[in-house]
Amino acid sequence: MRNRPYVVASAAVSLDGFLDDTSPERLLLSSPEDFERVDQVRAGVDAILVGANTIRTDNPRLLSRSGADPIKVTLTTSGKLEAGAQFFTTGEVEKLVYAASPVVQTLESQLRGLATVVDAGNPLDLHRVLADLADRGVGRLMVEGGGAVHTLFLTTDVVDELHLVVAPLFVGERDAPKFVGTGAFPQGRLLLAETRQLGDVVLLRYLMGQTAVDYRRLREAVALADRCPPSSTFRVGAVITDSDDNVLATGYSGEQDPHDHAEESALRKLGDDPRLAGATIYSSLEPCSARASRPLSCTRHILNAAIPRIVFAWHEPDLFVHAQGAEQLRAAGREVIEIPELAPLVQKANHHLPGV
Ligand SMILES: NC(=O)C1=CN([C@@H]2O[C@H](COP(=O)(O)OP(=O)(O)OC[C@H]3O[C@@H](n4cnc5c(N)ncnc54)[C@H](OP(=O)(O)O)[C@@H]3O)[C@@H](O)[C@H]2O)C=CC1
Ligand SMILES: Nc1c(N[C@@H]2O[C@H](COP(=O)(O)O)[C@@H](O)[C@H]2O)[nH]c(=O)[nH]c1=O
Repeated sequence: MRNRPYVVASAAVSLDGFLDDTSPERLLLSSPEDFERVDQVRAGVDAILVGANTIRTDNPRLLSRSGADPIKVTLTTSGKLEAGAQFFTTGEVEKLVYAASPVVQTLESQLRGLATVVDAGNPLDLHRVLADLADRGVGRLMVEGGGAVHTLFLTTDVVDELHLVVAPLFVGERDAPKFVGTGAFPQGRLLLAETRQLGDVVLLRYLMGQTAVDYRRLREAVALADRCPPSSTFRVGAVITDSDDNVLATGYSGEQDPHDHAEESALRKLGDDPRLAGATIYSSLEPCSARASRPLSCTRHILNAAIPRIVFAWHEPDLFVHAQGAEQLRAAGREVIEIPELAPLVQKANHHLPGV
């Protein structure tokens, strides 16, 4: 199980790929509608991170009007941070400064009462920073830049979602900060999950790494539910993959018998295959935790099969029983990932159920 937050990297860029111009004022690339969206994303995360240079150049507040303010986080190697910066002086939230070891002591005395300074190693180790944030309870982290920090996160391959907003203007200055510099970025094409026009800018929302793999496979599981024979219960699809994302088995509700659940059907095809020890099961619906027609729930089947990862889209609503599948799997130490943005598709496949 990974010991880091879910990372959303967010940036607004000009048509020629710049984050700002060289003038002292911050360049507003987002439209008012997009600033509103950014504010909502901020409200939905536990912490927001910018590089120390963004604090020095923009003096941002990093608060949210839409909800609770996230914890503020920054990274510094030089230790050049002013105690008077709005990063420290605004908002009642915790402020965390991850600093390279040599500057920790000095920063601690400069920022006493304003921020917690954390030793991030020498050189600063991003994995250490992310593990520490996870230990502090940060489940979702928004990274708002600037370019050096985006380059660091992307080349360390720790970004789950990239929100890139393209503004309809050119900057054209050689010394202006670019979205990213050079480096060993993750290879291959990202998964384009959404495009949205917001006033005169366009949001491109990409998924990356394991998050993209999970989204793709879960979409396949959701589509498998179309094969279910007509029924008065849930129509569900499931896909099981090995640790290299090869499909081991698929299943859907009612596949061989009207009482078959999707996960049960897929698992039956594998017996006690040793590859299950590194497998992921994708199910359009949360695995069931209680059954009337069979002795074992799908949660129990998954626990018995020792599958370590479970990814699903829609929490089972309390139509038939009080569902506790995700809870039980987590309590047993399994990694359970929910991708609720695919839930509407699952609900559509289950319109025949009362109240759905
Ligand atoms: N359009 C947009 O969406 C946004 C635009 N911006 C713009 O970006 C510009 C700032 O970007 P940029 O100059 O790239 O700076 P960053 O904000 O990315 O900060 C970089 C700083 O982070 C610290 N750091 C510590 N460790 C590392 C590491 N391993 N790799 C990289 N950085 C590390 C260093 O601080 P130190 O120097 O203290 O050691 C470094 O100078 C500003 O002009 C701002 O307006 C910023 C955010 C969003
Ligand atoms: N210019 C720019 C962004 N800049 C980001 O917003 C920060 C300012 O935050 P605050 O002071 O809280 O409003 C700034 O430091 C930088 O991280 N963001 C965007 O989505 N679009 C934009 O066009």
